[in-house]
Amino acid sequence: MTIIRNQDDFNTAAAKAEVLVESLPWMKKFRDKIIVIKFGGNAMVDAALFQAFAEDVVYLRYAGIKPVIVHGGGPQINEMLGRLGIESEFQGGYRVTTPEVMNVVRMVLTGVVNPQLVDAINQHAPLAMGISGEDGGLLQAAPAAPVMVENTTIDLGLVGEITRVRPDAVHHILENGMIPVVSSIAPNSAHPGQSLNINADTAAGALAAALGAEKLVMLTDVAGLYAAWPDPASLISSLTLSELQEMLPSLADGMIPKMRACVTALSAGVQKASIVDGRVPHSVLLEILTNNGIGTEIVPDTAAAPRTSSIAVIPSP
Ligand SMILES: Nc1ncnc2c1ncn2[C@@H]1O[C@H](COP(=O)(O)OP(=O)(O)O)[C@@H](O)[C@H]1O
Ligand SMILES: CC(=O)N[C@@H](CCC(=O)OP(=O)(O)O)C(=O)O
Repeated sequence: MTIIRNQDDFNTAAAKAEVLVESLPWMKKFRDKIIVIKFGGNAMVDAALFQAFAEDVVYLRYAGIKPVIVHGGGPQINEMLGRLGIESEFQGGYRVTTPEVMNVVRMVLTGVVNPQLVDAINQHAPLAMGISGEDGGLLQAAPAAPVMVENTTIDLGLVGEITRVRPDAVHHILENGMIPVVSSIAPNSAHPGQSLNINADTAAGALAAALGAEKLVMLTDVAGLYAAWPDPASLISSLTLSELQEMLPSLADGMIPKMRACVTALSAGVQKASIVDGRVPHSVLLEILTNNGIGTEIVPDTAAAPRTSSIAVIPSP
């Protein structure tokens, strides 16, 4: 049987080929490079977006890139706390974490969200390996400093700031051709047996810095960083590390840990951080493998900016 194709079929085929060819230089640029991707926002609670994210990650891996996933889970933690009748609040972008809340955060991030994401990726190929910041000494933390909100000092309880990263476990997973999927819990180095709640953006920034990642991509539930949030006309497409550092004191809510994480990563030499709209299906592929990318990009001030980091990277024992 012979099927005669019409002009529309040829036009569609040409458009598809154009997209594939557009990805070529980006595949070359990022081949064998580590890209840390923070999975969060709407993409975590919408089943179709969740699946699309898993497809993107597998695609990147087959394109020869080394994705490292750090996931959030704020909405899932909220839901579980609600079901258990436990109150919790956010201050300055961080969840005030009592010991009771900490148990739920750890249970939900490491016990529920992490295996769900591993499973979504592994439905395509058995590539994902779940790991907590507590595994293999990956993360170490100290209690975070109190935050100032409207001139009031607020103690965050069991929230941690990362003090040290031992990236061996992640490197081992990558060396085996697999995809590390990291949950953001860390042991308190000053208090053995106690775990700390690390904002997932903070964990992603510290990991990108310690791994010497080429790029940090942060999915969220807005189109990017707005200069005058929530004015839609103030969406920023590109800004430098210094410009971001100047903006930091004016930021609010969840953008505070996100942008601090970008500063951590870029200060340590990561060449680009991108904030992308996780409501857009396949936003990760669009950001990494197309010419224009999407969302807000943060770039170093100059190509030769000095590298600084307050987080120690621990070599193999
Ligand atoms: N300048 C800003 N630009 C964009 N979003 C902002 C800004 N300031 C505050 N926000 C808020 O930050 C939120 C993103 O942070 P968060 O909810 O923690 O995201 P995620 O769950 O993706 O980690 C946005 O939904 C928005 O409400
Ligand atoms: C200290 C702190 O705020 N921890 C976060 C950890 C999860 C997270 O960061 O999730 P998202 O990325 O989905 O917001 C929390 O308890 O919600």
